[in-house]
Amino acid sequence: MAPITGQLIESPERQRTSATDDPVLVADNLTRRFGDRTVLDGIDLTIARGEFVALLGRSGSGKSTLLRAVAGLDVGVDGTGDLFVARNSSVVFQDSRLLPWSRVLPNVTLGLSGRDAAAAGRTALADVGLQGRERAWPNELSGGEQQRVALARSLVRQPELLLADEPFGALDALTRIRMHGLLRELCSKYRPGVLLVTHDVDEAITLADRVLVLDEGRFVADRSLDSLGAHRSLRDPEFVAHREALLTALGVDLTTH
Ligand SMILES: Nc1ncnc2c1ncn2[C@@H]1O[C@H](COP(=O)(O)OP(=O)(O)OP(=O)(O)O)[C@@H](O)[C@H]1O
Repeated sequence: MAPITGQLIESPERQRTSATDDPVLVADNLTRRFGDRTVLDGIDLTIARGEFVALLGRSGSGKSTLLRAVAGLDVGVDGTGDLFVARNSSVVFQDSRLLPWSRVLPNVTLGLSGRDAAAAGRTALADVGLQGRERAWPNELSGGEQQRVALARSLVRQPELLLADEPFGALDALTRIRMHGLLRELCSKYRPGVLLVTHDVDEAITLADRVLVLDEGRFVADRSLDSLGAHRSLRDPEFVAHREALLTALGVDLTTH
């Protein structure tokens, strides 16, 4: 198979034969190598519209490599495999990556054209609780507020697929909990498929429909969380059971914790 390096390949045929009715991401036998190190070793992954998938893995296990491949951001990286990625996809990173010389609203509507862009931007800012901050400069906002602007910037495009690489990793615990609630609300409103890379097992179980664990270039766990329902409690015995299973898949020795 010819190497592909971050291309977004649209394949109607794959869409018809996929396991889900409305896939927004299909990776088939995806490999990525850095030198002689194989970081992704034949990854198969399908995410449907509206499905929230969290990706866990030890540091260096290849989570960001997978997300960057899906986002088409790994140009020049050696690898093979097929990727179908919905045309309308957005990426959110750990840092907000706002343009410092641009006010909040133009940051959100960056790249959008048409008369409705500003109105859509205002709606997205209201969605993330930043109504009235349209004319603020990024450096006038807290870290959590900047991440909310980044979320608004992603969602204003109504993406079919949202790719998020530790979007809450740099936030304090309280802000992170608030952001979890916000992201759940936004996902039920906009219904993108989501691939969330995180280190935080509880964050994964709180937010996702399905949690994957990546190790040595392959998925070593793929857990559906459907049985937990919409309102999740860290103390629910079923939540605790998922946490233990995922920590075990991550190689954590639970007898010492
Ligand atoms: N551009 C690159 N050149 C060489 N090696 C790379 C490059 N990018 C990533 N790697 C290596 O690939 C492996 C996987 O990196 P990746 O960033 O995907 O891991 P990760 O699971 O996201 O880690 P973390 O949780 O620490 O962010 C690491 O060993 C890393 O050093």
